[in-house]
Amino acid sequence: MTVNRIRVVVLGSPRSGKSAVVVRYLTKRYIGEYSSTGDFLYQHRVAFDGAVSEVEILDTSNCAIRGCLAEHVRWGDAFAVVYSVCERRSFLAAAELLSLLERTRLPGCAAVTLLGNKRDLEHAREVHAEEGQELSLRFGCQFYEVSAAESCAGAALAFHALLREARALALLLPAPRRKLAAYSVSKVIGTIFGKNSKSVRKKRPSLSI
Ligand SMILES: Nc1nc2c(ncn2[C@@H]2O[C@H](COP(=O)(O)OP(=O)(O)OP(=O)(O)O)[C@@H](O)[C@H]2O)c(=O)[nH]1
Repeated sequence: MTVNRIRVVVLGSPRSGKSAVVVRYLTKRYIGEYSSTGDFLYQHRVAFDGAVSEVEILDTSNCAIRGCLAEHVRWGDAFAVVYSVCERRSFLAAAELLSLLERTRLPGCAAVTLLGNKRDLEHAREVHAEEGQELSLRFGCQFYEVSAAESCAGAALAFHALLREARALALLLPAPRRKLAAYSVSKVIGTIFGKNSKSVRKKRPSLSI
């Protein structure tokens, strides 16, 4: 069975729910508060369409401020750009990120999804679903509204679709990946769940779509 590797970078404004969405997808759990101290790299193995992919998901934190955005963009094969439907500023930031991806990656060479998170907070909504849809059409990317707090279905659907597109692109465009000379991210999934969560830290999540 073929095994390939897909690198996913999760970008978005602080507090938009990047970690919550990623953790929901990987563990089906929602724990409410997540560490914001740095980037987290998760690894898991996923089987779909008769092949297995080694997926690395980089949950970024404050990368615009830390100046590592360009590195992240070079590193990834696929991108999830997250905003909060309750915060227009995060939507505008998502539009900027999509524009950056378009400028720095060859069009059509990376799988991209736009995620409007916190859809459970309808009373506080500042961004309509139609606006997310329009933005995604403008940049030719996928779009989902999700709620990491409410269910795992949206996050799972969105990530599965992103991985499918990334795998399809890898088959179509087997261009050599540009490696980063000195790229370091910490594999610290354990710190999110605390010292007793060895099952998450030691066992790499694996699922079949
Ligand atoms: N109501 C609601 N709250 C959410 C949802 N997703 C995340 N949150 C909350 O929003 C806050 C920020 O979530 P994080 O996942 O830490 O956001 P982040 O984008 O990773 O934040 P940084 O690491 O600071 O960039 C936390 O208090 C979460 O509990 C959601 O879908 N609904």
